[in-house]
Amino acid sequence: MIEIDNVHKHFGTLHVLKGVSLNVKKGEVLSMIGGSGSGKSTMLMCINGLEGIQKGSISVDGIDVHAKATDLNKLRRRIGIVFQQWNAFPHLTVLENVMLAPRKVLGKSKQEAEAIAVQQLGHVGLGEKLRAFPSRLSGGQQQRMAIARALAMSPDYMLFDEVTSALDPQLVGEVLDTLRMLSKEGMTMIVVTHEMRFAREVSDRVAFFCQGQIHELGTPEQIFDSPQKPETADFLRSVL
Ligand SMILES: Nc1ncnc2c1ncn2[C@@H]1O[C@H](COP(=O)(O)OP(=O)(O)OP(=O)(O)O)[C@@H](O)[C@H]1O
Repeated sequence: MIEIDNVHKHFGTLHVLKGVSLNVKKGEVLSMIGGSGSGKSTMLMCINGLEGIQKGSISVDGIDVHAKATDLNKLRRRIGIVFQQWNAFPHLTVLENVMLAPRKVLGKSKQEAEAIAVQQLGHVGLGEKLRAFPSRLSGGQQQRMAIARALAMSPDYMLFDEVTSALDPQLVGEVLDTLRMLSKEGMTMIVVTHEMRFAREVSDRVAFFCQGQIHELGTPEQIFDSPQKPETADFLRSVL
């Protein structure tokens, strides 16, 4: 379980997260939606300790992410993160790129790392592209490679930060289908997204961020069909 309790985050004088509290249970898919600059991506960075916080706490399965004693590298192995874009190593094949993390971070043998990478690339539908170089992949395939790379660490949690935002519209579907598949398999996921249809169809709960706070949190039906706050309704009117 991910437990976020009254988190405040500042960038210098900019108060970006203003008391965010949220629990995400094992197997749950939570989408974070909201306007640009509302703090969604920053929240994700704080969850896996890429960013520090100034107040409050975040724990993952009881481990305090920001405690001095916490081994962040160890914790991060359990929390996969996929960004809008991932710059793969251009001189390595798709297979070699995905093998890197299990080989270097988990210390697997070459054979083991290759077996993991082959399995995860097959999982995301890239079984035919093992020997290709990243530059020969479409944007959607590159994102699926990034997902395979994260999955190769056998994470317990996956965080997705606008993974379809840089894609041409015709490539968005294949990446969202991969996320759908993971959710059906029971992966615990937090998904920052501008894809409202995805948020509605796949999420167990949706958190609407507004000015650094969770303004409204509920099931997709509650958020999309009967938002309780005018800010939520205004935002949804502007994007739907
Ligand atoms: N490393 C940083 N240093 C300074 N300010 C930052 C940094 N990262 C984010 N910010 C600021 O924090 C605020 C929240 O940004 P964040 O990226 O979390 O918003 P967001 O809700 O994810 O927006 P978007 O949907 O546009 O990605 C913005 O004002 C942004 O400029």
